[in-house]
Amino acid sequence: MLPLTLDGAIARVRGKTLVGPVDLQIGATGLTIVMGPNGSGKTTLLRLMHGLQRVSAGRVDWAVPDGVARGRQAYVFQSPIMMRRKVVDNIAYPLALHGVPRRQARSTAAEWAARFGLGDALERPAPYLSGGEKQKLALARALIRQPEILFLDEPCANLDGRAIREIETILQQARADGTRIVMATHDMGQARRLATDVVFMYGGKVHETAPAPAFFKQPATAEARAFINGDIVE
Ligand SMILES: Nc1ncnc2c1ncn2[C@@H]1O[C@H](COP(=O)(O)OP(=O)(O)OP(=O)(O)O)[C@@H](O)[C@H]1O
Repeated sequence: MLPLTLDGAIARVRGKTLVGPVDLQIGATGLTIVMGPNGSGKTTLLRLMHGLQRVSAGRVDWAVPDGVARGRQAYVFQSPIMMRRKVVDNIAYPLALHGVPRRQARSTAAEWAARFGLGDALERPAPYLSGGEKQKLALARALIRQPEILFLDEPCANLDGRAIREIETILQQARADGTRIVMATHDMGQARRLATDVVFMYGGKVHETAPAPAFFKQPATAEARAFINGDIVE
């Protein structure tokens, strides 16, 4: 289904342009980190790519028909949405939705939970999990159908170091298993650890794109340089 191609893509809400026009291609492999100051449009860009935000002008095209692409991608929100049910049922939900019989869905969900360190929490009500556990649940639920591409919006915001490390390990493993990852993060250290390439957003536009080593070593724009240095970028 890749590359994903954005061609003059604009997201407008009530006449106000939030993002765009954006020309961008997400190639078949790698882990793309979307960075940029608050309000620069990272979330809106991810939502545009995943189809949660309507394209007001221009195009967002997969290499396969939209209907096919829709079933092969997943999205993890900053604050994951939990159903008021057991952990195992939350993780099994995408399988149940696609017609997998309940017993089989629950047994596959239990395997994924164990892999993500939630093996002891299967029968607990999901809303009572810690922040890190909730995010791992969200990742298991997103990955259980082995999507070709996974979008994540600040999945480690407000988590402690241990949870961040666990989640980064899960993401590296997903990538090794063939899932393309596109993720927004504020965490510069995390971006350096994970990114193969960077999309730097500024003022609702893609201001700079580069392979990660080049971006961190020698950003092309003053805004990206300031951002990397930890200066305030307005
Ligand atoms: N539904 C909406 N209606 C109006 N304005 C919106 C809407 N969603 C986002 N915005 C505005 O669009 C701009 C881009 O927001 P977006 O959330 O995409 O940025 P961001 O880079 O993800 O920010 P943050 O890092 O703070 O999450 C912001 O100015 C925001 O206030």
